[in-house]
Amino acid sequence: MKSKIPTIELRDGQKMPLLAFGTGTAWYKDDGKGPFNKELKNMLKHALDTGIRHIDAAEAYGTEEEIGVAIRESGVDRQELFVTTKVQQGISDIPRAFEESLAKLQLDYVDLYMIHWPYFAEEDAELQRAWNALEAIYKQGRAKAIGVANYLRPHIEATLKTATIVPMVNQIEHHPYLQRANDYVPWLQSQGIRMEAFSPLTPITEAQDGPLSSHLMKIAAKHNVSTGAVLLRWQIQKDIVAITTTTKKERLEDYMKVGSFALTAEEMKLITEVGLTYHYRSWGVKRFAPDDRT
Ligand SMILES: NC(=O)c1ccc[n+]([C@@H]2O[C@H](COP(=O)([O-])OP(=O)(O)OC[C@H]3O[C@@H](n4cnc5c(N)ncnc54)[C@H](O)[C@@H]3O)[C@@H](O)[C@H]2O)c1
Ligand SMILES: OCCc1c[nH]c2ccccc12
Repeated sequence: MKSKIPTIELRDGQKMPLLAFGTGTAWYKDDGKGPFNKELKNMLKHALDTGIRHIDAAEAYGTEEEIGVAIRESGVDRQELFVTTKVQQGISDIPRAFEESLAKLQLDYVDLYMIHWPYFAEEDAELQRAWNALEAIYKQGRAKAIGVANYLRPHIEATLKTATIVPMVNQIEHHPYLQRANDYVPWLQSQGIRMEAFSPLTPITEAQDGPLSSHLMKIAAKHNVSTGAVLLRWQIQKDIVAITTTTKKERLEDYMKVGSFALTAEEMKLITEVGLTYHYRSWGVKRFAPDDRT
């Protein structure tokens, strides 16, 4: 039986699946350009077959065309899908970048459109102008939700000064070894901004020598799942979307188990507390962030 992935509601009631298949790391093309990747298209079709309904894309990854073909060939109903893409290279002409993304995706709307990165802006007015362009797309109904990625609190606060719509989602690196500055996650929640976690598996990939390793193995053995599934489930139980990826079909089936087990309150607390004793960041914005944990 296929496991069902839980969803959370965005501010306007739209349902967002709490597990997403990413097409950045492991798949992106240099400069967002390169030949059609049949392996990615086949993997996406397999992911859709396995029950994945949330796909994370970006103009910068150069993977939108493969996603479009995979969706079409899969036969999955568009309404069942949650497709995200992001603007980066096209930031100075967002309406045009958006049209190009939609054309590559072969879609007439996306579920979530995001600004990929705030560091294009030299002054607040540039963040505000970009957000204003996303609001226009949302108001036309061509993006069902709009959000940001890699934004720190000051970027959001600058955006909010002129916004008529508060960003619905912020996609940031988040895992037990990067739980962000103390007040950041509660502040996002207080604004009604949903969180998406990228690089959720860092404690078993780049930071596998950290203090959680033995705990994760014990918890995984108890639930008869992998340590990766435990880390994804930890996010989901915090109402945070876990964006992961793989090039291996068998891993995907394992990730899908997040829909069929639950961590106990003690296990959640243990992962959180042991995680807080160690710090690791995969995607350095160190040169921009005053504190590496922000
Ligand atoms: N917005 C951003 O700036 C940003 C940045 C990074 C990633 N992302 C998005 O998030 C997605 C996922 O990012 P990620 O790849 O960092 O996430 P992740 O932490 O889930 O890592 C996934 C990688 O871990 C590997 N893996 C899984 N289980 C493993 C195991 N047991 N041992 C060793 N390796 C294992 C997988 O094969 C895969 O390559 C990207 O594809 C992209 O869509 C966004
Ligand atoms: O989303 C991951 C960070 C990122 C921003 N721009 C990119 C281009 C290619 C690969 C990753 C990225």
